[in-house]
Amino acid sequence: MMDKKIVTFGEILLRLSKENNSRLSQGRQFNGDFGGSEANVAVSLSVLGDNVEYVTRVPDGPIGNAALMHLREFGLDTSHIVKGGDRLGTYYFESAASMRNSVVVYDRNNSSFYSLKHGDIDWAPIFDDAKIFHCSGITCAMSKDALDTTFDALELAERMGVEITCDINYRKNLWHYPGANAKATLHKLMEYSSFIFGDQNEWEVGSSLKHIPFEAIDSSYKIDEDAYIAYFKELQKQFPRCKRMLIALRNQIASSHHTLTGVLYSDGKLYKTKIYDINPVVDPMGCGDAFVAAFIHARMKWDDDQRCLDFAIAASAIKNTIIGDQNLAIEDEIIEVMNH
Ligand SMILES: O=C(O)C(=O)C[C@H](O)[C@H](O)CO
Repeated sequence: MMDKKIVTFGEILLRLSKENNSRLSQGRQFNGDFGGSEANVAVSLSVLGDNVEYVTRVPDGPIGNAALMHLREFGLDTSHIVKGGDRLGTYYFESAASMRNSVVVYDRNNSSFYSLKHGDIDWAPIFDDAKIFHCSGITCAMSKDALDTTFDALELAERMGVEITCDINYRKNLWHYPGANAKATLHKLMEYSSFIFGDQNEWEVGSSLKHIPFEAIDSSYKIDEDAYIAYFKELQKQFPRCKRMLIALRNQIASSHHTLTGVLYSDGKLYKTKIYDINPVVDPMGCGDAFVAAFIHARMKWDDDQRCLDFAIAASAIKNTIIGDQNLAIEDEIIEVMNH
């Protein structure tokens, strides 16, 4: 029998980028990859061997079918994906080089997901055999209907005993619909969740507590454990139902030289792991999603928070070496890096 499934919900995006650090204005050919945070988490979980269903809305036509074929290639259950609307959400990505930062240009107005209507998705059959529902702040930022659809799902998941995990995933360039309130919404999303993931800045947006700087220039850096314990104790007051709070810590020393680690707070205990010194970073897009997926996967396998954090950060570190938004690292490969 299949293991109980993990469900993720969000907008799958077509990512268009140029090759070899070329600017968006250079060359004639675009590379097309698929991204979208929740799709990235779903693909990564499936690569790790989990039973995953991905829910979204795509156009009814060749481009929507291409997205579905991509998801199915990775073994995802796509049976409740809704078809309709005009176009697939897209983003343009220019990678960072030397002193030049990366560029993300969203082109997702009037996408099929953008025009999803509250009520389009019937969550009850989706959650029937589900164990975990994973969602993210990006979905709540898209439209009022996407927000309402997410909160319908959260309420039902809670009633049906499906565990909720979330990635705060604050994207300042979204949140355009009338009445959009990122801070209040993200806080509410976090209140539902038993695992909360985010980077330092996202935790600050969701909690209004100033983040602790992470300034590692190599692996020898020591994080201030007392400061994190005090920080997490304050967070726990705001999110009393949360069982595991995770902060991904990244310092960009140069565009292709990053240090990366993460901290976890669970049952009043702080866990830390090694600091990866990644040079060169090939493609950092989606390394947060790799972290989320690997931690969820690990928690279902091992009742050992330290091992789960070690595994999740190793997975996220490997993602930095893989082109595209999705982590294609398998479990054995991650374990090898984590034990190195
Ligand atoms: O930024 C977004 O909305 C995306 O979902 C695109 C990327 O895949 C995502 O940011 C990676 O985490």
